[in-house]
Amino acid sequence: MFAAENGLKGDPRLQAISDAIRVIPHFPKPGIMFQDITTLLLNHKVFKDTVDIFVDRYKDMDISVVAGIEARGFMFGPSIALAIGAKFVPLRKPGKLPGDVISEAYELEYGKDCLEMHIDAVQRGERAVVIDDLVATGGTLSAAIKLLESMEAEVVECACVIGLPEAKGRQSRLNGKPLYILVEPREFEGYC
Ligand SMILES: O=P(O)(O)OC[C@H]1O[C@H](OP(=O)(O)OP(=O)(O)O)[C@H](O)[C@@H]1O
Ligand SMILES: Nc1ncnc2[nH]cnc12
Repeated sequence: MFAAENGLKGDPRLQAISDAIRVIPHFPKPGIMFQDITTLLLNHKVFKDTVDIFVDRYKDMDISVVAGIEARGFMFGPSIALAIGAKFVPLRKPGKLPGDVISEAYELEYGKDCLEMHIDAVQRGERAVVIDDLVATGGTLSAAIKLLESMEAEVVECACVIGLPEAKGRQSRLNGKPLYILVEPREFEGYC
């Protein structure tokens, strides 16, 4: 892996983050290079460095909402929210949230999926960042942006640990929202 364009060129934490991500070939199906962040979570220093990079970026940006995408965005989002003094809003797969929800369907390479958010989780005008472990096509982040914007929250940025670089066109799917990523694998194939 190598560092993405994130203003952190030469920062040794990025190499350590790259090194801590295990790549498992042919999961969940043949030909896919699965980027496994669970190994990063096992290393306290690297896990903390990852969270700290996001915290340093967002702590003075008047962010009141950190929205995390199920499931792997839940592994980073709450720590970031606590550190910057924001609330954490889970964006979940369908049928998991018990209150009144809004839903946003999105396209995967083969089929569709959907994200849901509680309608009372964010208020009009709140400033939000969306957190996930990885962006491939950008379809998941795009659905997250639409959910927040439909409640009139302002999405300041989307942030992921990993960006799959071959996913051309993902920026256009994000409706002009900035995307902040820490590392990009040299070789990959997304499966969404
Ligand atoms: O940019 P995209 O093409 O939309 O793909 C990225 C999404 O795919 C993965 O989640 P997945 O849907 O596999 O769900 P999981 O976290 O529950 O495993 C990943 O954690 C992102 O949420
Ligand atoms: N290659 C990949 N590794 C992990 N998660 C993914 N989501 C989409 N593509 C992925």
